[in-house]
Amino acid sequence: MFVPRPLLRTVLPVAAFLALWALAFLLVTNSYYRLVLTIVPIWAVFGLAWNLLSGYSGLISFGHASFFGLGAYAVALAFAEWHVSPWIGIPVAGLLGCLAGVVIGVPTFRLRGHYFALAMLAYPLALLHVFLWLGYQEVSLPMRREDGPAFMQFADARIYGWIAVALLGGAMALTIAVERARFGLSLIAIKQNEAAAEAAGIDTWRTKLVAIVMSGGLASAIGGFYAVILLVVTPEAVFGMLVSAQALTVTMFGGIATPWGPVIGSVVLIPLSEVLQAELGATIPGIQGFVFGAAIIAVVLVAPEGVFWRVADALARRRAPPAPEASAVEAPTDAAPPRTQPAADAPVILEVRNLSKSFSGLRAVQQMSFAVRQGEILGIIGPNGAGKTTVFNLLNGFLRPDEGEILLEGRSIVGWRPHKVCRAGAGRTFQIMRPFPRLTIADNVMVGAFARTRTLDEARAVTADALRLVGLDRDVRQLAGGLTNLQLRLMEIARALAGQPRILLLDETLAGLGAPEVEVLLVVIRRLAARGITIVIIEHTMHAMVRLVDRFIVLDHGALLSEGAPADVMRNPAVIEAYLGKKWQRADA
Ligand SMILES: Nc1ncnc2c1ncn2[C@@H]1O[C@H](COP(=O)(O)OP(=O)(O)OP(=O)(O)O)[C@@H](O)[C@H]1O
Repeated sequence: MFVPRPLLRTVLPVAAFLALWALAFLLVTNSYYRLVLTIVPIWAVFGLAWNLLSGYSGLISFGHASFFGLGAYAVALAFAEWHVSPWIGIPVAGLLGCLAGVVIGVPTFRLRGHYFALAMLAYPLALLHVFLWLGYQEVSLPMRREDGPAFMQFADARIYGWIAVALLGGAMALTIAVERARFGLSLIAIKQNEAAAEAAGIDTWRTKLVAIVMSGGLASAIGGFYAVILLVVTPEAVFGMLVSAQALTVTMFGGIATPWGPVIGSVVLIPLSEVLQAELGATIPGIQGFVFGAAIIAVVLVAPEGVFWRVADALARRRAPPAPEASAVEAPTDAAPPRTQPAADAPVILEVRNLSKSFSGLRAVQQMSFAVRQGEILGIIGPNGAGKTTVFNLLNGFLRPDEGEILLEGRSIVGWRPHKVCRAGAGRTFQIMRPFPRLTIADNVMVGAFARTRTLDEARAVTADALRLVGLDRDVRQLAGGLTNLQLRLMEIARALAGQPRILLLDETLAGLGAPEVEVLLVVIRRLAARGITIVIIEHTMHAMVRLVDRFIVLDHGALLSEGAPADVMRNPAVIEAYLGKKWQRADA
């Protein structure tokens, strides 16, 4: 279960590393090497800023130089034009970076994958030309000899190094705090499967916005400090391609989605590229770009997730006992508690009126109306392409209907985003399973628990209950990537359950399972119904469905063909013709 490592075990190595780095300034006397020692933490902080957005949420940014450059220019211009000390300028630059996060994030989050990455690339390129056009080809920070320390100017160069180390400590602490909070787990869930995260109740848009705001703020603040070190700011030095590449490379080399990644990457790559630049820069121009290019190729080939994870995985393999073999059927097969069919006058929990949805001329759902009563198990059946999954996508907010009403407990939910529908009490599973493969079973389920819980402890309790209910409470630490089909189906149900739904939409939950596994799932579904959860299930496995559901609705070509008790629907000639086929009629006779 999402139990962060003990705080002391996380913080002690960080504190030890920072102390050693700070100590190095006492031992190194060469001013050039001192400068390199100062620059390493600066790029590490910039990498940590990139990591907060791209490492944890998976939204790869090729344009973090926009934040860095804005911070650098904010500090330099405030100092040069209005005599504002960097002590004030750097926090203000941080705030400016947060604002830039909103301005950049709001339009750019409409794009996904490569399109997002490329759109991010456009911002620093545009800003570079804006600053050139404004005439800020070169902004120098004035020297203040009389009151230097008040303006972050020190005769003792080691002080810059110690400030850089302090900033690195702050950035690592921020990253650790994010990792240990539900916010961090939400970001990782988004990275692994954004649709599943949204359906599990996470407001993915808001979560990503908070991430880019934090990331932008940190990148701008460290850009501001970089200006203090450089003393001269030029557009190419702070908005250039190499700057964005640097954040990305140090993190990808060191390890994404860990506070140590950007630190490892900077400690290895920055001194290497600086020394090569100093020694060979005159004969081989652009040697720094070569070092970063080579680092990226090495990472892709040897350790796609970075050095940290390569070492961590190797150590974990050594230490961990062999993983238990996943058995075919390990969930409970004991009988579900008896349940009585809901009364005919039980309150309606979900009502659909005249629902329609077309995809460029194809009428996937047409004028559909039906209601589900509290405590009912409703089966939705129909031939392939009849519109069953589209109905679910309309119900949980993945699609917006062209016309019609959807009422959940009397409230219209048309136009609501999936996380809101989930929080309102409608959980869902998917036809194609959408686990978060690098999370454990427990963490997969815990993500669902965030929808309606306030504290981590509460979320843990709800998660444990959901896992018990589906019978997965023994396997909680297994990674979802290596589960059997049955375990995956159960885990998906548990994740939906952790959102404490009053109605659960199950999309082909029995698909691809053998007869014994189907029996396990039937027990689990009946158990949920006995708990008072209303179930709507899409399924083709008719022999199981007739034993499970109270009522069927049958869809054909996007329209409602028939509706009623299983025995009646099975005998309906129109249903036999459109879906069941003559074979079923003979078997039934
Ligand atoms: N996003 C989409 N864009 C275009 N067409 C779509 C989209 N989603 C579904 N369709 C089409 O709408 C129709 C209904 O699809 P849907 O997936 O709802 O059927 P289904 O009854 O769930 O089928 P199955 O039993 O095979 O899962 C199909 O013809 C499908 O190709």
